[in-house]
Amino acid sequence: MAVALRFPGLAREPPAVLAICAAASSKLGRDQDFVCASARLPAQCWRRRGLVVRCQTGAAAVLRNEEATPAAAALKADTGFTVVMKFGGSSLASADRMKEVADLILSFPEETPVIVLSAMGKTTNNLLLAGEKAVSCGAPKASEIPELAVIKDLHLRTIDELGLDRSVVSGLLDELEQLLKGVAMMKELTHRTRDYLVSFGECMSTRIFAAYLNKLGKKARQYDAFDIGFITTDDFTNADILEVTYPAVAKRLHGDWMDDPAIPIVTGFLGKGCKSCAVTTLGRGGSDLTATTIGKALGLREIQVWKDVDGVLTCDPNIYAKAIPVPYLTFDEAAELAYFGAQVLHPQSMRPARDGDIPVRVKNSYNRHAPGTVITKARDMSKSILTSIVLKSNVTMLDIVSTRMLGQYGFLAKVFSIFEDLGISVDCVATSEVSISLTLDPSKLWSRELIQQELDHVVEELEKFAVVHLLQRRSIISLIGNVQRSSLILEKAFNVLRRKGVNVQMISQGASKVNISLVVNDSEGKECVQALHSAFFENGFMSEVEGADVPQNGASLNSNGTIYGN
Ligand SMILES: Nc1ncnc2c1ncn2[C@@H]1O[C@H](COP(=O)(O)OP(=O)(O)O)[C@@H](O)[C@H]1O
Ligand SMILES: N[C@@H](CC(=O)OP(=O)(O)O)C(=O)O
Repeated sequence: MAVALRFPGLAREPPAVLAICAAASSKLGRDQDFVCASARLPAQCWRRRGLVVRCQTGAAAVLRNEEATPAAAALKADTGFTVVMKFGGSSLASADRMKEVADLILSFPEETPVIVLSAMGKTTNNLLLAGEKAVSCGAPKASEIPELAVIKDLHLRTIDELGLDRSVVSGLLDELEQLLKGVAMMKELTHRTRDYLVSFGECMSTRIFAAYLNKLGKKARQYDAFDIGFITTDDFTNADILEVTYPAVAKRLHGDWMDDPAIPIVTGFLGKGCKSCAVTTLGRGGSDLTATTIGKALGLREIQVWKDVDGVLTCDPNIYAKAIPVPYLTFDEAAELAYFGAQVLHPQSMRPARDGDIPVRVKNSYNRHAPGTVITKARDMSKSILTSIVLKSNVTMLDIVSTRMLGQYGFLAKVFSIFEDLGISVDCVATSEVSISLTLDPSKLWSRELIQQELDHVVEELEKFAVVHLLQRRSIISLIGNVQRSSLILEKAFNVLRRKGVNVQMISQGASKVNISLVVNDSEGKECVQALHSAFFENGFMSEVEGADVPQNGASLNSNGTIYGN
């Protein structure tokens, strides 16, 4: 028999229906058929998401099943996660910070949140360093690696200061030490082992935090993402989340909530390889992606990422302290900004939020009342000129000139097929018929340094039909803004750069509509960003230009209490 679930209003958004069906499926039995009153998705869509759903868009047959309505109402009341709140390492650096974050979460009693946490402070870096040292230190010395001591000390001190039992992490700390001994014995650290190694950071922070919330009387349940359906590719250190993750995570979180409500505390950054079944990681900063994935899976109202800055800023505050918060961004702008090097967001994290059309709010856990940045699908761009300036350093650039005559077809195709064969991605491109300049992604999104050997191989292949100049230590300055006003942006930018005597070596304005990229020497990058920031954001330029939107200019505090803005 099919049970009809009727969710007036709620079922309008497919993710919400998906989440509720997942919940219903775990409550009423996995083989149950469901008929969704107002679902818009065709039946095969539902099946692809792993649910047994018989979908009817005509409501009549469905709504007549009175039996189901009370069950549906109960489910609706029961499955009300509203937001996902992600806290990064900088928000969780100590016991005091954990207390502050718990207080912050409890200050929103109207919300039923899912919490995503990164590792405490610099734990991921320390785990990586410990792993590298283990490779060469010899098994007997593995227990004495200084970074292991730092990790042990931080976590045990935090446990003590929060008044918790050391058993919450002592097993994991022992396991970690054994793992390092294993690495020392094997004298090698594969990408797979590296991922397993760094997973200890998130596994420990979430256990500590869940235990602390429970101690405060707020029922919480810890989850390892790799155990609740975060299924990824097997690209260790930089894995991609697969579609099956969404229904699996929704089903598990909703199912548990209905059996025994408790705030989920989920490890960020981690997943499970689809073939290997081993722990994978989503690339540095990957907890942002965990948060947006959960937001989409559960069809939540909002995704919040809590950092140590007042939102996305007009440039990296480490490059220029006068950076100011950007109040609104589109998913496209945020994705471009992250991809071109702004560390504040993981490059892939906007994808699930954009697919699910769920707003992302970037907030400061050290300054919780600051409005932060709201990222949505669209915003009024009519008054927008420049939003943010991003610097990506240590970029490799290639100038490739065909040795054949003008009119030779297939030149570009040949060039790009070489990059495809070698698995190297290209960032920016500028072309003419017989020449092409391009920049190479130095790290294939964080993980793999493009090593000299690979570069030599690229050049060797290209030299079969072109003259190639390899130009290293370049920087890409990305001007994120309204490309509809590109002439204005470029006029101003080139004015600034000309006055500084900087020669732009390449310019690329793609179809993205939000980004103009300029390539300069690494040695000039920082100064250029500072000068551009002054010109665009500090001298009244935006308000001078008719109708331009002026970003928030109030002074704000970052985590160290430093004032940026004026
Ligand atoms: N455009 C930018 N806006 C805000 N922060 C930026 C920007 N570019 C770089 N950052 C850096 O990103 C940091 C926050 O990102 P991250 O360290 O990943 O936070 P978390 O660990 O809390 O997730 C900030 O402290 C800042 O130094
Ligand atoms: N701990 C991981 C994942 C992460 O997202 O961290 P953070 O949120 O602190 O950037 C890292 O350092 O990469």
